[in-house]
Amino acid sequence: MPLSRSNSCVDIDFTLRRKFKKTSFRPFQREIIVEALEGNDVFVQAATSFGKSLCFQLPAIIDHGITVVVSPLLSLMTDQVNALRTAGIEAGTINRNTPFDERQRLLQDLATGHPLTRLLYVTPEQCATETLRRQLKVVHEQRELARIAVDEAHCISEWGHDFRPSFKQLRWFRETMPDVPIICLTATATPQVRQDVITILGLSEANLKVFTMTTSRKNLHYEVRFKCDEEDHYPGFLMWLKGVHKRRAENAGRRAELERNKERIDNVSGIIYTLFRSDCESLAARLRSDGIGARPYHAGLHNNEKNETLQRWVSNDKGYDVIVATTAFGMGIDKENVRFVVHWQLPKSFEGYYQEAGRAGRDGKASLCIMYYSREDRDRAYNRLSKDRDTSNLEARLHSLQALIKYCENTDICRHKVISEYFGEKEVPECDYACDWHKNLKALKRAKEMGLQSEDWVSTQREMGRFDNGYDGYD
Ligand SMILES: Nc1ncnc2c1ncn2[C@@H]1O[C@H](COP(=O)(O)OP(=O)(O)OP(=O)(O)O)[C@@H](O)[C@H]1O
Repeated sequence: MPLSRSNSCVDIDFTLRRKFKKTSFRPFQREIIVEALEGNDVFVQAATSFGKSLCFQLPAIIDHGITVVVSPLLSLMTDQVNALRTAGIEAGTINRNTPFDERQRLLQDLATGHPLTRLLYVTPEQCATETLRRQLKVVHEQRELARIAVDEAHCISEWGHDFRPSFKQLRWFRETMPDVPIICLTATATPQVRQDVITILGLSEANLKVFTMTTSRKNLHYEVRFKCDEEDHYPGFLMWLKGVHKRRAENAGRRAELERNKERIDNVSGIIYTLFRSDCESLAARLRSDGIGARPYHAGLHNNEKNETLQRWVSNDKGYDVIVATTAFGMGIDKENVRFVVHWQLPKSFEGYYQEAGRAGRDGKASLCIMYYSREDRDRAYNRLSKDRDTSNLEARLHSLQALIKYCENTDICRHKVISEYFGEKEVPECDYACDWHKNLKALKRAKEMGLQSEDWVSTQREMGRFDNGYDGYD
């Protein structure tokens, strides 16, 4: 017998204001929440920073029972659980870092069959354990399992980036408890990935509501800057950043506004992504020696140092304006005033690029996404892929990398259009001079011609085996 949804008529606007302290819904949030409360399966694809979390958190508060949220991101789980608890909502997480006592407390809560916890965040790996499954069955038998929310749902598909085999086992929910509705959410799904997610999770065609919104982020200004191994692109970047500081200082109105808000002129918050830990350290040190408050962040640092860096960056502390990070940083980070995201080298995938660039401008204000691209980096990326011992979904990863390279080499269409086309959108997104193609096509073509090594030069270097050296420490 399906779970009773008698609470669904509760005023969702009231819950939004009372529990989440938000004044209104963003476009489509209400529609998604209503469909979830109706007991339908829901697939949500929406841009980075759209506000996807609210789409499962709010129904979890209104509905009777517990919502299990499956997420691959440990830091995001912790952040969301803390935020929910601060708002007075019973939430918890079971993952490999959960202290023993807390894990026992949560498992015992489940074992009652009538848990007090409203949102339980778990990793897909935990979901596959017998211990958790047994307790979830108990809850289900008591008709207290309200919903399963699968965040970052693209990880289910071998065609998605960040594919995680344990995500596939989430099918267990539909097979074991077919009456429990599932909502899955992602910012990055191509049509193929979307279909995979629906099939693998066993979402029911009849009750499935699909929301695919544009991936477009109008306030993000995309730009590719060309470089080659022969030249150091650091001075150009530093000049740009100092220029931003200078413009803020020289604009009397802006300066007064900053002073009024007790903000620093040089607090231009940003993230620079590098592929290697060693680059993280050296680039942050170089920036510091040039007066920029930059800090490294990568998986090799002590947890205490990472936590302090993150916390001081989020608080806009002096000396913590720019984070130089490997991809270990950023997913799920919700700092609103990130004014720029830079990719120091070509990232591994198109989706990864979009997600990382999406950390910028979450307050809706104009922000810059710079990608530094060289043909040497391109060849190194291919090289790494061909040597990767993990051969799972290789074809998909190659396809994604190729698309990213095409994006970088492209001087023919708007960057926003390239992104939306990649994700299978038909509509052309609005771009109000928010990419280098729209801003100055001639300059873009010239920069590419001047900035990149010719194909001939690169192929000679490749034959000499130059691209294989010195790239250990990949994070
Ligand atoms: N209706 C709303 N009104 C105001 N703020 C909102 C609303 N909905 C969500 N937000 C805020 O928007 C921010 C982004 O939300 P969230 O982290 O859920 O984004 P997301 O869609 O998961 O993005 P990403 O995929 O980039 O992680 C959060 O700070 C959240 O509090």
